[in-house]
Amino acid sequence: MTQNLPTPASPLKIGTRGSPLALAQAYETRRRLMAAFDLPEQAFEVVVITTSGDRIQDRPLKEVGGKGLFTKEIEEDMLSAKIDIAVHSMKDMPVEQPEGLLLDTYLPREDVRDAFVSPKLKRLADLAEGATVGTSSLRRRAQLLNKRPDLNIVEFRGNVQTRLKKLADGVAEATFLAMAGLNRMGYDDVARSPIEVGEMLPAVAQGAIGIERRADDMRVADMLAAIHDVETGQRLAAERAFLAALDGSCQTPIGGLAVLEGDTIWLRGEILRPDGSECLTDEDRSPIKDAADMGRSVAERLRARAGEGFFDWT
Ligand SMILES: NCc1[nH]cc(CCC(=O)O)c1CC(=O)O
Repeated sequence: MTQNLPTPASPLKIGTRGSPLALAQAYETRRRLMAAFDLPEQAFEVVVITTSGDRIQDRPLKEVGGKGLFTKEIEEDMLSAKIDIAVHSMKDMPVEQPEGLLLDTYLPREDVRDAFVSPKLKRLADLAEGATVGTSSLRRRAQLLNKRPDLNIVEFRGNVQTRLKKLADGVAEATFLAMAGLNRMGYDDVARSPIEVGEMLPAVAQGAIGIERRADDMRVADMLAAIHDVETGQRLAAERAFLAALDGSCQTPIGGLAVLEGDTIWLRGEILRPDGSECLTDEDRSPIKDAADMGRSVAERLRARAGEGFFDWT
């Protein structure tokens, strides 16, 4: 094992997108590997990969369509061994990976909550009737319209920096961002207030970083085992099984959050009509080992209540 560790002459190649958040997550992964194996920074090489999702900036992603817009190029480079591991935000990852790749290493989860971000206002309730809010997330959009049908919601694409710039330019009065991303980038001075999960259920896997690898790379498997967070894995097992049983993409307004309570795991799932006119929730609790089965049954119950066409645009 020890003689197989990466060295400055033969570094472990970490693939990532180039956004500031993606880079912060790649550096966090590197930092944890350095600490676990007492390695110098030079034993790692961070390789920035531009994906089609990064390239297409002028259209809403739901119009572009296609699978794995932000992952295809990264996964191809891993399969051809240009990189050894890839670091991802788990909430952006499809529930299934291409043949030959595994995504089963997770770092300890950050704050799962969404934040209300506004230069002037403190809370959601401070938004005046008909106020303009920016978001590109179908889930946040539907959740907001469900509570506040009066709000004017405008498309807010791009990375966190782009969205904060639009906000500063007055394109909208407020936006919503994951606390995890703000924390990981050290954006402590951005005016934001966390929204409790009972008020806005986060996306499945929000706040979790996942590390992907080639299934046959045993050297990397051994290394990643040292930094894997078991509890995050158990929570994501429930949440991602729930998502997979409903819809593996991120094209539907779905929220889901699992929490460990002693030796049991609790899950709440939520689905919304895209226009926010209806929101259905369900929850359950099970032994931790049955997390995925529970996720699937919560999804099945919601699907039965929703009926045909629930996710269609009206
Ligand atoms: N879809 C973009 C995305 N993917 C992951 C995060 C934040 C970090 C996380 O939730 O793990 C963000 C930005 C945001 O929602 O504010």
